[in-house]
Amino acid sequence: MVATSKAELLQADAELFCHTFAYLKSMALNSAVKLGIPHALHRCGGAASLPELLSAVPLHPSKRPYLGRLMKMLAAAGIFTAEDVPAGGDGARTTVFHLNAVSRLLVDGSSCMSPCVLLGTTDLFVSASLRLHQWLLSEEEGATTGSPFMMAHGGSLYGVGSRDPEFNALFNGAMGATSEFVAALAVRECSEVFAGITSLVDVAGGNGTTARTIAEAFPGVKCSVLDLPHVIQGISPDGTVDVVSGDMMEFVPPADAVLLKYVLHNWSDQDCVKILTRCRQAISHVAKAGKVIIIDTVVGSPTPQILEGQLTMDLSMMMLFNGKARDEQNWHKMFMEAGFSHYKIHNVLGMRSLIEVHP
Ligand SMILES: C[S@@+](CC[C@H](N)C(=O)[O-])C[C@H]1O[C@@H](n2cnc3c(N)ncnc32)[C@H](O)[C@@H]1O
Ligand SMILES: COc1cc(-c2oc3cc(O)cc(O)c3c(=O)c2O)cc(OC)c1OC
Repeated sequence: MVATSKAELLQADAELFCHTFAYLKSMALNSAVKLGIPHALHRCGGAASLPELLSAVPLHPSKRPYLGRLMKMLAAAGIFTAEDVPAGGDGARTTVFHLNAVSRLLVDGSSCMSPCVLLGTTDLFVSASLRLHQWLLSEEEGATTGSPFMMAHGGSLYGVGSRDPEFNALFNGAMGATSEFVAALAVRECSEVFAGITSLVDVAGGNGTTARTIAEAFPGVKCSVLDLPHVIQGISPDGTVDVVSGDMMEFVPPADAVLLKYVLHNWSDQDCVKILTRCRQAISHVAKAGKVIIIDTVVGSPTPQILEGQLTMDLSMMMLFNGKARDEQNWHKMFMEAGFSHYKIHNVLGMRSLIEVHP
């Protein structure tokens, strides 16, 4: 047995304490977004002392003494940056809180990820995560026990979305927010992937944000979105993209290219092969010139932070859908089973990758 020094033991104790209460970090972030703290800092020019911040966020007067503690914890977690500065000439000091690279993502700009934070920390997801052990102990897999989410809520996430307009809006808004961020990156970093395409269908394309970004970046590409009726109903037509209401398991409209962004990680390997086969049929009229474009996780990135992000995505897919984030070997096997001949992975989107798949 390896001996643990006193210093290591105390370090481990502090680490375990932080892991145990890590959900408080998520909930403090949730509160900061709901209170509008990132936007308040932005309005103050990107940084504010506590008194300045207190005059910019709507706390109950009796709760003003608590804000500093929330901000210090979020700064320790790396979500804001705390700077200790002199306050007057008497040696007194005060803390100034700054937006940093992480919290700038929560402020409106070209994209704002605050809706993702609110979705990820919603009570429907948190209560589902508390069922993880129960799901792992259970043998049965059916309509109500297929994932921890199903166990907690008696139906699939998309079933709940079709019955609960508030959750539907939260989910589609958050997916739209990641789309603004990811689609803008994809068209910038992988523009060659879209060259020569005249039509593209975004399968399970949510509220159409990605398709609109592609249509605006490549006006020669006629873009359409396929999704379930309750999602398509929420799209206001603006003439940029066509919308199609339907079930991708049954039919995918023909196009030169089919996009599957953050779709396959919701599904089992068997369902993915079925979806990919439908997509291959949809591009078959252009023979070898057609392609399927996938934006999804390819687990196995070089940095520890990105790998942790990918593995967190994997666990969240297990919790929500009994889905998974796949490594290259998993992807390769599914592509071959769905009748494709080759593929190319572009690792230029951080936690995600863009994969071109060819018949
Ligand atoms: C994780 S979201 C991704 C949405 C979008 N591609 C994006 O990246 O923002 C998965 C989408 O699959 C859609 N979906 C689920 N089952 C579907 C089906 N059978 N046919 C079509 N769309 C489906 C959902 O409504 C949802 O919009
Ligand atoms: C919460 O459920 C999902 C979240 C995401 C998702 O969430 C993010 C949250 C962030 O704070 C920053 C991010 O960059 C992201 C994402 O990139 C991101 O994708 C995605 C999901 O499925 C695609 C979620 O599950 C439904």
